[in-house]
Amino acid sequence: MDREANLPVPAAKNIIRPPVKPPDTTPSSSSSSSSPPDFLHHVHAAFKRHRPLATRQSNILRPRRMLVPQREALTNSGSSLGPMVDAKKSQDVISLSQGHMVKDSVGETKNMVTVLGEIQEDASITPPTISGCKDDKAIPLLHGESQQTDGQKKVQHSVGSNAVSQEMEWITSNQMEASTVLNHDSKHRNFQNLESEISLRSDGGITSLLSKRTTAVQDQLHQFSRNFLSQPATQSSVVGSSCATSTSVHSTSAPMLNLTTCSSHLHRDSGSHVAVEPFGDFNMQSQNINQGNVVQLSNPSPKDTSGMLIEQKALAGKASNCAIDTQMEVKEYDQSKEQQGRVTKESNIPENPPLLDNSTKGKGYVGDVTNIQSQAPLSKSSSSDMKLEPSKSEKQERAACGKGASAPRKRNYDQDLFFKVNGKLYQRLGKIGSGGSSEVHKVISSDCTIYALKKIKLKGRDYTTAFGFCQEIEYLNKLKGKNNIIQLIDYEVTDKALLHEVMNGSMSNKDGRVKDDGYIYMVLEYGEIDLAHMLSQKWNEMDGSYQTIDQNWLRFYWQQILQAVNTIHEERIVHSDLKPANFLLVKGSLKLIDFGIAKAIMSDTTNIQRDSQVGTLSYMSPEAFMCNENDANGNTIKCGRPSDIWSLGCILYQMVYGRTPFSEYKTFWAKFKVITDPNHEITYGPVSNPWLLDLMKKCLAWDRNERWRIPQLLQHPFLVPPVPPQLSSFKDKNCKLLQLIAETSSNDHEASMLCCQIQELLCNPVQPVASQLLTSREQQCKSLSQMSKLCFLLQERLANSERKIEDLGM
Ligand SMILES: Nc1ncnc2c1ncn2[C@@H]1O[C@H](COP(=O)(O)OP(=O)(O)OP(=O)(O)O)[C@@H](O)[C@H]1O
Repeated sequence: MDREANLPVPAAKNIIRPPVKPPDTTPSSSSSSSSPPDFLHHVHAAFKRHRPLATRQSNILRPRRMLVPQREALTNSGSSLGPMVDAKKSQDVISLSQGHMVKDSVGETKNMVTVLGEIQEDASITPPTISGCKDDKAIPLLHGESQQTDGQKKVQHSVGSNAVSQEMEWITSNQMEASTVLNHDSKHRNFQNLESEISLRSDGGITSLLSKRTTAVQDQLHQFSRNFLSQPATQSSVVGSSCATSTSVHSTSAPMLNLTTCSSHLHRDSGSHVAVEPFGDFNMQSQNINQGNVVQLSNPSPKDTSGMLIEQKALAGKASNCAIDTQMEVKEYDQSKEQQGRVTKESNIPENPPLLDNSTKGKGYVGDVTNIQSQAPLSKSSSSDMKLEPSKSEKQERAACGKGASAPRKRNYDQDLFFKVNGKLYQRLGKIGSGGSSEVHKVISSDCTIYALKKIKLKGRDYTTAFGFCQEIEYLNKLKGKNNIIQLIDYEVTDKALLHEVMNGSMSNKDGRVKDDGYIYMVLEYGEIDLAHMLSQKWNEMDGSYQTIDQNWLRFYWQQILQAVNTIHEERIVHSDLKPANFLLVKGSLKLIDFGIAKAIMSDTTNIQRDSQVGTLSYMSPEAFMCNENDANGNTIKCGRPSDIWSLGCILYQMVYGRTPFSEYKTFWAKFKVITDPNHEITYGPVSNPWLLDLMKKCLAWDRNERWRIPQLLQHPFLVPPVPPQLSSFKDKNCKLLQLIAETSSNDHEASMLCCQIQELLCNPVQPVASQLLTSREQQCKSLSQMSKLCFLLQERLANSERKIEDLGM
């Protein structure tokens, strides 16, 4: 990320969505003339991070299901993924080939992407029938009818079979889910079609409805679930000239929202999360796929769908905190069962679902992880059968994960598509950005939550820097639960020794460099847009007009900025790199990110010393430039909280004027010179509210001791306009006196005018002095002399009129 960039280039406003596939579309066979790179291009476009300007993105997933016939996806990629622009809904859209697997003929699908699915914008889900479905209108197992709105929406799901068709009402949260990620692996020249999951959320309301379900329906559901779990939720085919890889996403963990997950879940407020898993039998006939949108199982009988045991339980009543109604847990994988086309995993929902404590997390709880299995290379014949069989090594890895062993990682997932953090897989959705030291990616977890994953490469860095990176984890851990700080969900430092040192506050190898190929992974709450983009958007909106920034907008976000920084200052942390890009909007609130160069205030002194100059030039305080040097009195210049206040002043200035205070000074040295010059006067343009001007000055005082602290700033008249009751009654009395005088001299126009002017000065002292502040003594004296002049004039006027009356002998 360019640290100098103050106002980023506006992001594209359009959200690319997969198209709604009309039900009567007849896809053709799997062969296609469309070139994969074109298709990839569109798919990538669909996953690009949107930093919408006109719309807010959401990390919320909406129910969505797609089954795109291969050819259509290939030939009409533009329409399948590209042009579905929806500026109103700014959620991250992930198209989903929801777990439908088609037996691909390798010969036919070489180097081609198999994209399955139909897209239904209305989120209706049309899984294969559980039993006895004869026609191609497979009875929907779960049918959601919903036009997604921002809020929660009711979706009706009908659990269908010939015998029983019951409707369950689910409240979908404002989450959509579905993803198709296509990755072009240039090395293997393969294309992978990746599925995603569908998640429908339910809230407490579901419980009552669920309870109405008949046992028969539950059985049906069990069978469906078992069947789903016996197969990968999604399977992607990578068929290259030299090898074929089948990647499947077992979404077995998608429903794994247990209480702990929930309690640590950042979106717990959005309701419970019922993953509607893909269809039971992937053994679909491709012709069915090709002939319509409706997915139909070739063997839709319950027998075939029997298998893995999974239980859903309505838990809404119990899980009051997280309102998760349905949970599924997948336990062990049994290969022998799978070979029989049976259940390979057992899923049991205990009365009290298992809690994922930290230790479990650290050990990589297998069941909670989207299970990606790849087979490569595969022979042509074998690749036609996309069923996955866990390899020995996978089992070993699982065992290792289960034991928390620190055995070398065996990768059974595509690193281009997934990140693994503490055994949990996160599917890449796109790169958000790269900072000075890191890459940040948008990812989706197995429970269908969008996160940001920050990856920091340690190799080659000096230990001091690496130590600093690890400290960010420490700070974020310290700031857990603070709702104006971005939340750290999980992390992994592959260099355990380094982490250990950081956690123990020691560092033995200070001068060395990290040799090993180590990384830091941080799974973070996902921010939709940063303040820099918001400002850019705001200024674009006002483009050309002479409007000034809306002061209520300013107050709203300025207060949130102050509160966020106050939180860390209270924790004795100085951020040192405050800038608009480091405030992210999460569900309407600004949250602070990037503690990469933050420092803790160790002692009771309020300042900290830094090893090096830090910060982003345009927002750096004078003392940050001169850190560790000696001031005029010979004292070492230190950076503390006031340094952050200066940066806040620069942010406020930018919010008001659309540029930073020293933006006209382009080079480092020019900036350095002017910022470190105590006599340099910052220029402030006119503002309608003088308190705003005062506020900026309070933050941008050159002398750090003169800068206000956050508690004071939170009480500044700009945020809290002062109306002291005594003053108002005082004003009232004086105004009454003047009013009386004005009334008695109503025939004297000049006297009345003087009364008005005095009254104006008393009641509204700011306006008459033309937006100059009354805070300086000089200004106050001027105003008073103006007042006394007016009073004198009035007195004279009244005296004259008195004399005139006397002269007339009245
Ligand atoms: N939780 C998040 N959600 C969304 N975007 C994020 C998140 N964390 C970071 N980003 C984005 O990723 C980019 C880099 O992140 P970050 O600032 O943390 O990295 P960095 O290496 O510390 O960068 P720098 O030091 O240059 O500020 C930024 O554009 C930021 O907006």
